[in-house]
Amino acid sequence: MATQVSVHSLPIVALPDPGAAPTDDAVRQAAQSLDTACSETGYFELTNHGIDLGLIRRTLEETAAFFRRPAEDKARYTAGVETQFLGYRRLGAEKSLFHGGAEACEQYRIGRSHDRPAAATAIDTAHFHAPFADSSMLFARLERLGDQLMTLAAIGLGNAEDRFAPFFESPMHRLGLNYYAPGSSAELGNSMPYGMSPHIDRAVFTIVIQDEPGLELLSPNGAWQSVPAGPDVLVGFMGDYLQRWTNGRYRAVQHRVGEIRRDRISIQYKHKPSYAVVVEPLARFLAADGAPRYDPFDTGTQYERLLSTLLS
Ligand SMILES: O=C(O)CCC(=O)C(=O)O
Ligand SMILES: [Fe+2]
Repeated sequence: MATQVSVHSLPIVALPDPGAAPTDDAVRQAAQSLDTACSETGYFELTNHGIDLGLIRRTLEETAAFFRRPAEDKARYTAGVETQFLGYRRLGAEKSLFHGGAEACEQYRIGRSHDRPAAATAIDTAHFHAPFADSSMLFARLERLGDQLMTLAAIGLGNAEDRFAPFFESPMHRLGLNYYAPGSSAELGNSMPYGMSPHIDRAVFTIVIQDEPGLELLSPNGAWQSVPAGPDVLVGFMGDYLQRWTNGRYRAVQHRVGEIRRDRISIQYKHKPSYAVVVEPLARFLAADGAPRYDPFDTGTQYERLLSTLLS
């Protein structure tokens, strides 16, 4: 198993100003650097994103305040299949497929609900978003940034800029807010000290902001790379779905959170298609023999089944 952790600078994707025409140099350069990063490493740092640092700081504070609440209060927001997995996941709620223990953090998810099949119980998203006013504003900004990245990805892949739009008519983007405390892994009796064990996200891509270091990305040469921390650092990496659509041209990035020595909060924005989109290699990325390297994956019931087995 690769254990070495090193800090390098990440490939930079400098975003063009919003409203720039697709023919602008800044757009073509951003599309090009995104394409190179996604095919070579799968990860990058985003600059010139225009997101207010104060909003990120307030989100981190709001998140810390929520996790400081008493357990019985947090339990009012418990996430499960009946909440479409929005809300709170207590310490130990998420199993690890990697070591058989549980992920050593508390988590919260905000996002839209879906109504297919006609939900037996309507989800009160206002209830789940109420403790997270600033986070919800940041979420809206990250959704716009995610859309911008999707457009750049389509251009970088040589497609029309709206190539992916049909998959995002009613997107199920998620904002994840995680809290890690020293000693949680031992408290859970885990056999490995990870804050979160290695995995690939079921998302198109993920953008992470962390107040303390901890996130580690698996580089193509098999070394784990830790990434810079701070409210001003936005790290992006590929998830399963863009790897699947591009039949492996883009590299989904395994990532993990190392052993926690100081309280740590992470914000993860996961860019996701609509409910029940079947993600499968697109015809133009198939090899000459037409063989897909990945099976289709359904972001509806198949994804829900997966989450149900992970959350106890
Ligand atoms: O906390 C982090 O930095 C990463 C968390 C993560 O990988 C996830 O929630 O999928
Ligand atoms: Fe992840």
